[in-house]
Amino acid sequence: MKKNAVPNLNDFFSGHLIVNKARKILYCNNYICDLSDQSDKSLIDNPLSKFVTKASNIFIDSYVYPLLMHQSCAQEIQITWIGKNGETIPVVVNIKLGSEDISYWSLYVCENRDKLHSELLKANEKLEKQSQELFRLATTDPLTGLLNRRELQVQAQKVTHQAARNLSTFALLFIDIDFFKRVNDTYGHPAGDKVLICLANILTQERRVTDIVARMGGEEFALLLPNIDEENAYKLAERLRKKIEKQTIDHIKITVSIGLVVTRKNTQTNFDILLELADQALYESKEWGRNRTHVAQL
Ligand SMILES: Nc1nc2c(ncn2[C@@H]2O[C@H](COP(=O)(O)OP(=O)(O)OP(=O)(O)O)[C@@H](O)[C@H]2O)c(=O)[nH]1
Repeated sequence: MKKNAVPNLNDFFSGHLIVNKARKILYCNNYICDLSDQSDKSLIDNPLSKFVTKASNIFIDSYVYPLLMHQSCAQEIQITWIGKNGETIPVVVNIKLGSEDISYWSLYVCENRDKLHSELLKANEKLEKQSQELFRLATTDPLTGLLNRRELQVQAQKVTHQAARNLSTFALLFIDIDFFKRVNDTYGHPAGDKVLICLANILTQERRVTDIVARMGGEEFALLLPNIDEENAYKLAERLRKKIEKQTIDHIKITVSIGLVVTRKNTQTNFDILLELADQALYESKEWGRNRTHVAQL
């Protein structure tokens, strides 16, 4: 460009506007004319409000102008321009306030940026859903929807730390259906599955919100009960056992054997040891005739 040559704003690949104090357009370049599909004569002397949407006008009144008055400029503001046949076009504007409240606007269409933005948001939502689904698959049992053995161990770490902090005790119950093989053999595997699902529902309904229910595998379930002593844990185990005994699931009656272990105050016990003790107590219940609760001694 020659020295002292005056740049032509029509050569710019962005829109330029000059707006007066009354918010009328004093000048606009070709980019703005093309965007509005109007000649500069139809734009000049007209209020800016005619060329942006109602929502953008509210935004300009309530946010953009107060900002301009406060700091003499407004940057990277998105508003919606009204284009050909009333189509709405998202644009980003940068505005500078000059003397006598004349403002200088430069703007560009950000449709592609908007599209990219919404595509990124969609991709992000999809990834979040996928990761939630992966987490669900990794932590729950597909048949009953209960937590699986691995997740019970993760939750047990939290319960153990809480108990140590609050100087409280917690209980672990192992619940195993008696002679479940017979159920499968007599009524078929799908009926057996239904029994497992119903038992999972009973355990979920009966628990307190802080209690954790898990399926350990096969016909074995576990309940982790924070903040409970041996007497109350035993009462709860027996209440559950009797409730299950009374239920009929599609003409099928079942009983369960329960192994119970309760931690001691001020003594932190490794969760693997509790699992072993609950398992041994369950074995004792089976040995002593099933349909009973046996408490392990820690
Ligand atoms: N329907 C169904 N059956 C299962 C599932 N997982 C394990 N089983 C069955 O559970 C039964 C467990 O049998 P056993 O370990 O012999 O125990 P039991 O018959 O309950 O006898 P005790 O526990 O000694 O009272 C087997 O027949 C397994 O096939 C499952 O997801 N669905």
